[in-house]
Amino acid sequence: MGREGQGAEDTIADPHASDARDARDVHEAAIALRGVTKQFGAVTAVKNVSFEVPSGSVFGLIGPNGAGKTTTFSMMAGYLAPSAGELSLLDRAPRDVDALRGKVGVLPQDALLPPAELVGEYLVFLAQLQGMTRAKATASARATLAEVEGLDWWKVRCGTLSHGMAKRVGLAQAFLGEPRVVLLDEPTAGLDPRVAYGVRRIIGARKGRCTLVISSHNLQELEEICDYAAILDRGSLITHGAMAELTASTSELRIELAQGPVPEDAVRAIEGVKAVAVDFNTREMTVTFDRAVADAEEMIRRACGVLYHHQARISAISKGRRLEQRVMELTDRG
Ligand SMILES: Nc1ncnc2c1ncn2[C@@H]1O[C@H](COP(=O)(O)OP(=O)(O)OP(=O)(O)O)[C@@H](O)[C@H]1O
Repeated sequence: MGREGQGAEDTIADPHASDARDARDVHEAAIALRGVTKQFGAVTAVKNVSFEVPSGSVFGLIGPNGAGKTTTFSMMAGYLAPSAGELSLLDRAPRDVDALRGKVGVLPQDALLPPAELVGEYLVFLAQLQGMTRAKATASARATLAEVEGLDWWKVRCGTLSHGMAKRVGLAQAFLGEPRVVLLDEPTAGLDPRVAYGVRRIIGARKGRCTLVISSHNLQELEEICDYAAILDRGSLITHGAMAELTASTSELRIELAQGPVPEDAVRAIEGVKAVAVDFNTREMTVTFDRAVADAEEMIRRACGVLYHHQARISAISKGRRLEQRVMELTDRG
C-alpha cells in the first residue's frame, strides 16, 4: 500500500517518469466520489454515492445485477459524466484526458480487439497514443505482454485469439505505460476456471504498483484480491470500507463442527465472547467477540481449547464471514 508511482521509476517504457515525481501524483485517495448521481431519463442508475478509493489499494465494486456497478465504473473511466455530484480521479475530472493521459488504464467488460491487427502492433499503436515514441511504445508493449504471459502472440492476429487470450491482451493494454490507476470491469467473466485463475494471478501481481478497481460478480475472487470494497444495491451505496471490516474478520470466527457435541454455552462463557450462534443444519458456529479483549488468533486459541475440552470435533475454522454471506445479508431484497 502507498507505493503508488514507484513502478513508474522501475520501467524503461514509461514516458511519464518525470510526472511521477510531480507532487500532483501523490494522492491519499486515487478516486473520490462525492454525492454522485447518474440519471438515464427516468432511471436513476446511481443515487448520491460517496466513497473514496485509497491510493495503492485493490478496490472491489460489488453488487447484484442492476446495482449500478457498470455505471459507476463508466463514470470513473470518464465514459459517462455524473448527472450530479463530483467524481475525481487523481484529483482531476476523469474526462480531463490531457491531464490523465497514460495515468489510467481501463479494461471495459466487453472490450473488443480489432480482428485484423497483429497483437504487438496493436499494443504499440495504443502506447503511441499515450505519447510514447515508437521505441518506448514497443518496449512498453513487450513488457505488458510478457506480464500477461503472452509474448508469443506478438505476431498473432487479434481475431484468432481465444477468449482467454484476448482477455489477457486486454489486460496488457490496460497496463501499458505503468498507469497509476487501473480499472477492470468483470476481468474474469466468461473465462474457464483455469484461465480465470491465471488472470487473477496476473492482477494479484500488480498489487502495490498502482491502484486497482475491480468490478466483479465473483465475490470469492474479490475477497481474495481486494483490500477495500464498496457494496452497491439498486443504485445506492450500502456500505464501503476495508475488506477485513466488511467480512468482520477481526471480530468474528466461523467454526464448522463434525458430528458430536456442540458446547455453545461453554464457548459463550469464554472471556471476550459477545455472542454465539449455531446453525444446526450446517453445524456452523458463529462466534462474535470483542476485539479490544482479544485478537482473532487469540480467540481461535481459546475457542479450540474449550471445544476440545468438551470433545467437540472441529472440521474447519476461519476468521469472519464469507464476503458472499455479507453481501447477501446487506442486499437482501426480502
Ligand atoms: N444507458 C442506460 N439507459 C437507461 N438505463 C440504464 C442505462 N445504463 C444502465 N441503466 C440502468 O441503470 C441501472 C444500473 O445498471 P448498471 O449496468 O450500472 O448495473 P450493474 O450493477 O453493472 O449490473 P450488472 O451486474 O447486471 O452488469 C439498471 O437498472 C440499468 O437498467
